[in-house]
Amino acid sequence: MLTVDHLYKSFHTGGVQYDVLKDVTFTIDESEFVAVMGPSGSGKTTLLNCISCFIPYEKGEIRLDDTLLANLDEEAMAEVRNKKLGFVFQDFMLLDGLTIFENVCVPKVITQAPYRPMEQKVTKLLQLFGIDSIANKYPVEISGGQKQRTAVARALMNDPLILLADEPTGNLDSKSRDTVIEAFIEAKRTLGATIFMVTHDTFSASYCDRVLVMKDGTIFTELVRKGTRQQFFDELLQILKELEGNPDEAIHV
Ligand SMILES: Nc1ncnc2c1ncn2[C@@H]1O[C@H](COP(=O)(O)OP(=O)(O)OP(=O)(O)O)[C@@H](O)[C@H]1O
Repeated sequence: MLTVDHLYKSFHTGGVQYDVLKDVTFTIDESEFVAVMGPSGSGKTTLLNCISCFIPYEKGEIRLDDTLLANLDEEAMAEVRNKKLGFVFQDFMLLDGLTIFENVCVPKVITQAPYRPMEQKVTKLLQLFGIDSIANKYPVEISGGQKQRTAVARALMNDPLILLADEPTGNLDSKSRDTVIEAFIEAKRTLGATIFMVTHDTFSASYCDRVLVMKDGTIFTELVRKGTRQQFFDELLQILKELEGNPDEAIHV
């Protein structure tokens, strides 16, 4: 599904080169829910931005099914972003002037899809995530958790190959966070969605199938969930504690 192979990325600031991703290699299978964790500055967002085609990289390959995500012209890149990738951001990125229903329609409207199937699809997604009752409300009238579930529904409108989420629970209280994680789990279970999530939140990550832990631009280790969620949570806490030295910075329960 997603293959990242020997990826290198550096930034140049004031004539100095900073190597931010150093030989990052991993794969994600279809219908896997995978998180990336690690200390601040370890390269998580840079990695996500490379996969999202938002920034170029020097060396390595990123492949989504059969598509090599490099050297794409603008049109091909827009096509990949709109049809093969779904995005969920920390700050929701909903359009304030549109209703919840209309916001979820946006990716399909861009492709000039016919109205009737689009309406059916939005209705199905809103029901799946328990937000059908707020379909006619505007973003300003709903909670953070409802906003983020709207964003998840919007990201799934074009049946993307993978859903990329950057700190999706970062701006939410614990109750709202739980509803968003439930939405991801429901998307995986019901729609077979593949989800790749950058997070600082150990609790959210403990619901994943697998967690990649980054350190200094490399994949430091990879943890697979084998036992209960609580056991996985404890395991993640332990590794982050070892990695960061200060667990309080890494843990947001
Ligand atoms: N556009 C840029 N120009 C220069 N340096 C950058 C740029 N973007 C990121 N960096 C640097 O790359 C490193 C990795 O940043 P990145 O945002 O990927 O880390 P992160 O693990 O996501 O951190 P956080 O958890 O704080 O969001 C940091 O040292 C950062 O300062």
